[in-house]
Amino acid sequence: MPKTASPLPGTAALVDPMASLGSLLREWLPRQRWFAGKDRPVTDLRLLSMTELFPGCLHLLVQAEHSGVPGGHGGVPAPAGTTAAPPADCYQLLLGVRREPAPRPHRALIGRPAAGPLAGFAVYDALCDPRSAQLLLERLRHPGASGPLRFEADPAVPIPAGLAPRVLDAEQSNSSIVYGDEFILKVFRRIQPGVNPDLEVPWALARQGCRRVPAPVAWLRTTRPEAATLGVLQPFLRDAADGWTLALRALATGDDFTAQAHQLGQATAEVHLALAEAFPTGTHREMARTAAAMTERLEAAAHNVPALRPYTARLRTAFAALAGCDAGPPAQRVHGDLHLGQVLRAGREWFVIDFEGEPSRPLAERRIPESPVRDVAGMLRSFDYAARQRRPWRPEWARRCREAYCAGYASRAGWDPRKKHALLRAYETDRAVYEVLYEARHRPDWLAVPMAAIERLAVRGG
Ligand SMILES: Nc1ncnc2c1ncn2[C@@H]1O[C@H](COP(=O)(O)OP(=O)(O)O)[C@@H](O)[C@H]1O
Ligand SMILES: O=P(O)(O)O[C@H]1O[C@H](CO)[C@@H](O[C@H]2O[C@H](CO)[C@@H](O)[C@H](O)[C@H]2O)[C@H](O)[C@H]1O
Repeated sequence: MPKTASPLPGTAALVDPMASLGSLLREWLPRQRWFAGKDRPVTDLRLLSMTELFPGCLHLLVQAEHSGVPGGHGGVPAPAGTTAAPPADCYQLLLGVRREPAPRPHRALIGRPAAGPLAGFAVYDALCDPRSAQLLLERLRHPGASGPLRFEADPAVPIPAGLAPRVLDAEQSNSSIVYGDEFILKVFRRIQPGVNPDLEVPWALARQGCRRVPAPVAWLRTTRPEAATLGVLQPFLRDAADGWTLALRALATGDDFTAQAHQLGQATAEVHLALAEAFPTGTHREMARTAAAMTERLEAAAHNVPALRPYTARLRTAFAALAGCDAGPPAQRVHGDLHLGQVLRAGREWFVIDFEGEPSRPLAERRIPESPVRDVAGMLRSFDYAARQRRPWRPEWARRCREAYCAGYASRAGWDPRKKHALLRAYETDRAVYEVLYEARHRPDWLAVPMAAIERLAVRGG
């Protein structure tokens, strides 16, 4: 193992690292995009586990506690029939610790503790540091254990040594590092117990022969304090552009996007067919439970975002209609957070990534079979989002893309989402409610985008 530039206190000396790091991290964590508890001050950070990954790099799982408010779900109560919320949110941190020089890029610096065993050291986000990122890949190339951490890999896929790392600086729910344009490592930030769907689903789909989803190549997990997935390495799709970028480009140039939208509908249906093969499908009983969960989500969101309140009574009717309507295709495993940013176009093909589902939902809930209409609705909402990025907004552009997407979907799935009006309305409403909460919490400047949909869905019903 390479040596660091300056001597560090070994982990044995870090009997109470939070004495050094507690106040720094309490300031730094809420500023990170992936931090889920932005609307609730962090009152305490509890160390759940600490492992020295290599000299100068500490792996931490910390629990963020918020005064008086139960944690988990980003403040949204768990819907009926799902696993109860964990007591607080757990985050994964990889911290670099060195005396001098300060790390580059400078934005990686978290601070210099004033007291405790790390007083005077520079503490930084190790994922932004190329050297630490390289060492992390080395650990994945050589499966094994470090304390409670397990590094595992698909033996069939060789990972070359020495791939140069580059951190993605996209606004993300997690943190990703690209290695030599060959692989991409997603390091989950908010950790929930169990196998992360972003490992579970692509792995199962790869076994199914589905080529629309990059297959996991290596992964990192922990065994303590509870078993959980911490990161996944997968092939990097070179020269790929995400659907959001492509849609905005088409809107700016006035190019037609319906052919791409049609193919995207086909790709979505292909992934759904593979998911229905790879995972158990459900009965319509789950649909009734879904309707109840949607109503609860609406109420929780309205509690948090006052702008929703004038619409709640009318929005509820969309969910009530779901319970009695034609349930449509069987409930099945779905993507759960499908939007234009989750699809990549490489060559002339669409690929689907990020099967984590909506980050604020508990993992157990994200695994429950649901109508595939959930994903269709997510993508339809995304065309609306894109069309609203320009002024004057382009409802006709969104309408044509939505039509083309549904037609493409129908051509592969064998059923047409446009003919499931009540289902589509309920799922679009649920998605817009989620987006209102998401934007209020993460990007208040964007709140008007889903609020416009809320108004449309409440007043015109679709
Ligand atoms: N296999 C891949 N090939 C190329 N780029 C990828 C790949 N997976 C992810 N990306 C890029 O990384 C970004 C973030 O990935 P994503 O899985 O959506 O992370 P998050 O959950 O943090 O939002 C994507 O928008 C995409 O630009
Ligand atoms: O970070 P994730 O990609 O897992 O998803 C979260 O962030 C998305 C924004 O980056 C958010 O998507 C919303 O904004 C998109 C435009 O930026 C738009 O295309 C989507 O339709 C809209 O839902 C997503 O909801 C959230 O889970």
